[in-house]
Amino acid sequence: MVKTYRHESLLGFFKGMSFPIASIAMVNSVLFGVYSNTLLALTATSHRERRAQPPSYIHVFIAGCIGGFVQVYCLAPFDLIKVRLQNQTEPRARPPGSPPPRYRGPVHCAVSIFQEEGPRGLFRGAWALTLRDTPTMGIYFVTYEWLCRQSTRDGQDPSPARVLVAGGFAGIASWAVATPLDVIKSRLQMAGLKRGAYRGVLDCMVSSARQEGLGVFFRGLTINSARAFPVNAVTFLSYEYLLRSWG
Ligand SMILES: CN(C)C(=N)NCCC[C@H](N)C(=O)O
Repeated sequence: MVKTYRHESLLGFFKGMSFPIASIAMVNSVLFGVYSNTLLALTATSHRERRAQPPSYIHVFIAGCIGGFVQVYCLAPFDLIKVRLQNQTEPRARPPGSPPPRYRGPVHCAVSIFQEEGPRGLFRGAWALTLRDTPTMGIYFVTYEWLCRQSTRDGQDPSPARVLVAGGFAGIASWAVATPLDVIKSRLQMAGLKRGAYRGVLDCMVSSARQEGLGVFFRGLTINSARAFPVNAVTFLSYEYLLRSWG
């Protein structure tokens, strides 16, 4: 934090934010929409009846995995642009005559990737993202359901405070599982800039572990978990509230 502030001022913390904001609504509605509808298809119980007749954890897991798999293809280009912009450090005052930043903003970044790396370039790292998000989303929804059921009497809706706590811990559990593949995904996304850096997911895993040790797979876990609690608490509270008011 201190380094980012010194080097890039407060603005450094908000780098690459416009694209995640534009994409988060779409990505989350695909995720929660696919999850709810898959659960509906698997269990034939509507959301209203779901507390009285709770779905099995295996059904929750399968629906979460399918939701995670489908949302990857909406998330991939936005996530790539976020990673590229976040990794581009810009000093507070650029010395005169120094070259301009490679990407001038998210749209310029998207157009440059398209031109330099082709349309498939926009999906760089999508395979690692699929491996990261498919099982992770299953674990995410199972953790949430389990915590809600543990803390609420059978057949009753969890209170808003319980939804917040269960959502927050579901976020942390999912990041604990996802962080190793998150590290690999980000490295592959950046690797588009230096061609031929890695031959694929496995090669990236092996060479990262060889060069930096196994600790590399947990880089960013603390900060991701600190972020995940409030973000996912609010996400689940909104989801439950909207389903109850519209359902
Ligand atoms: C890759 N991971 C950890 C997950 N997909 N976890 C589920 C929570 C996602 C949520 N939008 C977040 O950003 O925390």
